[in-house]
Amino acid sequence: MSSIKIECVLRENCRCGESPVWEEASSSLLFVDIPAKKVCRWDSLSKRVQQVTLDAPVSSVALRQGGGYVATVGTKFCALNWEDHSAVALASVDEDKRNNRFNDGKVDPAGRYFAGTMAEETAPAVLERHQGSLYSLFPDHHVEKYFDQVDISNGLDWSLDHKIFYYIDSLSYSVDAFDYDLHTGKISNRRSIYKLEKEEQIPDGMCIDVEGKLWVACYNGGRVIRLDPETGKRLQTVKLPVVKTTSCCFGGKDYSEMYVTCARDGMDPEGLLQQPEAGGIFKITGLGVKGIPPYPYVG
Ligand SMILES: O=C(O)[C@H](O)[C@@H](O)[C@H](O)[C@H](O)CO
Ligand SMILES: [Zn+2]
Repeated sequence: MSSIKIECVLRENCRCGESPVWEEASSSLLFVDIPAKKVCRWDSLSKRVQQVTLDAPVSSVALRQGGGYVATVGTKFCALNWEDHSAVALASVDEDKRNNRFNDGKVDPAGRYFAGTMAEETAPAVLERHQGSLYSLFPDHHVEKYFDQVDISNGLDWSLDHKIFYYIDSLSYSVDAFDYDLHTGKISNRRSIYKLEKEEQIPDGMCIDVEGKLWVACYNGGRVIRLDPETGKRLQTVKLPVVKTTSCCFGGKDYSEMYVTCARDGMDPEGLLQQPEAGGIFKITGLGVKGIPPYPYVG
């Protein structure tokens, strides 16, 4: 058995850290702090953090082919220039829903940027329900809408053969799967592959490993869980010293490390005293399984 080690590598005090993405070219971890409107880049070699502050909540970030990044900012898909800190809108969604914002997003294996929306929360997981939708930004910058009636659009990833799309609407307490057509970007045949147990709390961000198993960060559950999407069984639980774990990705050498983001918002003063690393970036080593590189947006 491998021995698992969990370490807070960056005490960033994120209000809501999210969307960890490994950038191999710079040995860095990108992530966002949604309500702080920040995109951060932590250099794992120098241990330094750079950040870009935007004018609206930024809920996800992704690599862009040819350099720079893309991010979901407010209800816009944006191109992000790290050098001059500018964000240029590529497309806008939910223009009739003034209280909405994007939430989690990720690029598919063909280079489309998928992201879903939600109503703004009045407190964590407290919001007007059924206001969100799932979208994707194609390489030519047109947007397709998949479905609406979403509560909190969250974790997403694709199977290793690109034939299944995995998706989490947090308040359904379910991890769902769809058949995926990589060629057209169409999804069909929604089904649940795992229902969270009570102590696992709220499913949030998610990533896949090289064995095709899913890792789901459990908000308020202080853990990541590893699921077998074929059997619907939970294979492993890894507990963290913070309760509001929001998302996870693989990174580091050969994608052998897992990085986990978490939140401080919604914690009371006592909780913050007990969990001073809340809002930091955690690194898990010794899992014995690797991840895959993130796909870049090709537009
Ligand atoms: O990070 C997200 O996905 C949401 O924006 C957060 O607000 C929380 O995770 C959510 O409250 C828990 O369901
Ligand atoms: Zn999330």
